[in-house]
Amino acid sequence: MSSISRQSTVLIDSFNRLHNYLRISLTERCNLRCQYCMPEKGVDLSPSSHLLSTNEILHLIRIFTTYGGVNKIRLTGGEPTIRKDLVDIVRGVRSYPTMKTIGITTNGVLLHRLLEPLAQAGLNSLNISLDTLVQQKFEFLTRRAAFARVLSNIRLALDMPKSYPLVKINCVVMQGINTDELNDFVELARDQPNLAVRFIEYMPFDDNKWNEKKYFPYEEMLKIIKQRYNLQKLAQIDKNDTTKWYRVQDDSYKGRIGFITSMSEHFCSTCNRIRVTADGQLKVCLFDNKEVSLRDVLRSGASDEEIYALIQQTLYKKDKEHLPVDVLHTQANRPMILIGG
Ligand SMILES: Nc1nc2c(ncn2[C@@H]2O[C@H](COP(=O)(O)OP(=O)(O)OP(=O)(O)O)[C@@H](O)[C@H]2O)c(=O)[nH]1
Ligand SMILES: C[S@@+](CC[C@H](N)C(=O)[O-])C[C@H]1O[C@@H](n2cnc3c(N)ncnc32)[C@H](O)[C@@H]1O
Ligand code: SF4
Ligand code: SF4
Repeated sequence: MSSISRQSTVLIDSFNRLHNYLRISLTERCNLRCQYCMPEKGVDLSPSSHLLSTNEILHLIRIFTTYGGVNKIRLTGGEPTIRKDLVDIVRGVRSYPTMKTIGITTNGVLLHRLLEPLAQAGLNSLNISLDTLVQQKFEFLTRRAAFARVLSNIRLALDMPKSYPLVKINCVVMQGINTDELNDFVELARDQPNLAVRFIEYMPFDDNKWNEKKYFPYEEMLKIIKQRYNLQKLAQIDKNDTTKWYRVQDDSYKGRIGFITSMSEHFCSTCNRIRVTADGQLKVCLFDNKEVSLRDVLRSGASDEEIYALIQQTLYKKDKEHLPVDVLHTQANRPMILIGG
């Protein structure tokens, strides 16, 4: 601990990884029920008094930003667009001159009402989750009927390239569910220079039906896609990117594709991410179930300096990397919906 200075204006862990990217979950609720994220019956929700208020969220953001040098914030959930103060929170984040990226990760269902106000408030990164291009499969996977709406909202977002220069589609790939659609997803970005499709390895969390038979690794995805397309691996643009990027070598292909290989080739050595859950728990790693309540210290009247010192101390205990997948799926963690991705 002695190596951490209370005055430090960057968040560094014991492996010298700089943490400038904060992911905040705004809600435990969602208007979909994705099988890989939550059980059908839903999850036990925290009482509303345990959830962070708008002011508390903005207060924590101020501490992370002004003391810790955070310059990228992603708002997630649950489904962040169901939170009524989403636009106000984005505007609050944008008020920091040092803030570079403000993003949301969303299922897209409510975006038609929000794309314009969010852009005006300063949102500049939009990731939309979509795991299938087949309506019935969407309804099976999400247990809700919203397929047409999500597709039309993706189109609306793509028509706003000035506000959203690169829309990313997040597609969780599961053996026997959507492995037959990989090339259809590649085609989705053919005419769209501002669209990137990212294929995500299925990760195990509590109550999410993960098993080895459904897990479909990156190399297997590549094999399928390479049967149809010539792919060129792109140099990493951002050293902390979670994604391995490729372009399709075909002059008519405008978009790009990527792979988030959390399980088969993790990217923990360049991790710059720290998380706060909707109930105010600091989570230094997606797969670490040890948590510290920032909500409780905030409500105890602690000073910003004290809260920042607690964040530094907790981050310093972050592990080097997550456990191997065969161990990970036996460990207790929150369901993904209560973490936020
Ligand atoms: N293992 C691991 N997976 C992550 C991490 N951050 C994001 N992911 C996963 O990557 C997928 C996409 O996450 P997003 O919410 O779109 O965030 P992102 O990949 O950081 O987005 P960009 O800022 O656009 O790069 C989700 O399945 C996340 O759970 C991480 O730190 N570790
Ligand atoms: C938990 S969701 C929250 C934000 C929003 N509701 C959405 O779906 O985009 C964040 C991201 O985590 C991804 N995700 C959820 N469960 C996952 C799992 N088991 N493995 C990999 N990614 C997962 C989702 O596909 C989504 O892209
Ligand atoms: S992945 Fe997103 S949309 Fe699907 S249930 Fe989880 S929080 Fe909701
Ligand atoms: S698993 Fe943990 S350490 Fe690895 S990249 Fe994700 S959050 Fe970072």
